[in-house]
Amino acid sequence: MAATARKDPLRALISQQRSLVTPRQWADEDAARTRSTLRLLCPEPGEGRVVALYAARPGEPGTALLIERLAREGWRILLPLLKRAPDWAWFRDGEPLAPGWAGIPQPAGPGLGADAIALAEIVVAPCLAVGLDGTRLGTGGGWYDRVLPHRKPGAKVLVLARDEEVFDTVPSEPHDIGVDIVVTQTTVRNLRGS
Ligand SMILES: Nc1nc2c(c(=O)[nH]1)N(C=O)[C@@H](CNc1ccc(C(=O)N[C@@H](CCC(=O)O)C(=O)O)cc1)CN2
Ligand SMILES: Nc1ncnc2c1ncn2[C@@H]1O[C@H](COP(=O)(O)OP(=O)(O)OP(=O)(O)O)[C@@H](O)[C@H]1O
Repeated sequence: MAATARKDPLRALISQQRSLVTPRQWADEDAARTRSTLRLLCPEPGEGRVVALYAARPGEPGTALLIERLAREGWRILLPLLKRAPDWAWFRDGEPLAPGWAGIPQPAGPGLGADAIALAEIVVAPCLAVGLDGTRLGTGGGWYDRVLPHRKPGAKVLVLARDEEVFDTVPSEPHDIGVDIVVTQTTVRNLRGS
């Protein structure tokens, strides 16, 4: 079966698994992933450094705590702005994110353009599943496939996932962009020799 046809059943399986995770379990796992990600990103002060994150909605590996802690460490945080074309806006501390399209929390803007991702030294992307060979299965809009080519040369792509969502490989197509680091609730893995 073609990779594109194999993606949807895996998306459905992971969504089903995620729907069974209790709020308590999400909170524990999110705290663990946040700790590991902060350890990776914050050996030095973050002042002025830029990270592109996603604003998680309920039922995805959470980022609220990570956003709060990185902002406190002085990082500047880019978040997706969901408009007709992919866009980014700065997270502004103290300014609440408002649920937008598909319930995804969004910053108020202004939009900085799709290529603002080039300001980031690391991109934390959402995924439904990830392969240890660097393959990534997203929600299916192709949003990150469109923006990741604009990232700074050498900028790492990190995904937050649940242990159950890590496989040897996941179905991928030529446009899919590889992952460098996988953070789950129990492990941090550097892939692709990075
Ligand atoms: N929190 C978060 N932000 C993100 C993503 C994401 O997966 N999660 N994206 C990752 O690329 C981009 C947005 N792409 C998305 C693509 C599809 C759906 C989605 O849930 N689609 C539903 C239909 C929703 C509706 O029409 O209201 C679906 O396919 O069932 C969500 C986000 C950028 N920001
Ligand atoms: N660079 C691109 N430009 C235009 N369309 C693209 C690009 N990359 C992917 N697409 C299209 O987007 C659709 C979804 O792709 P795919 O299934 O790989 O999404 P995904 O990686 O799971 O989602 P996301 O990147 O949003 O997390 C496909 O129809 C694909 O052809």
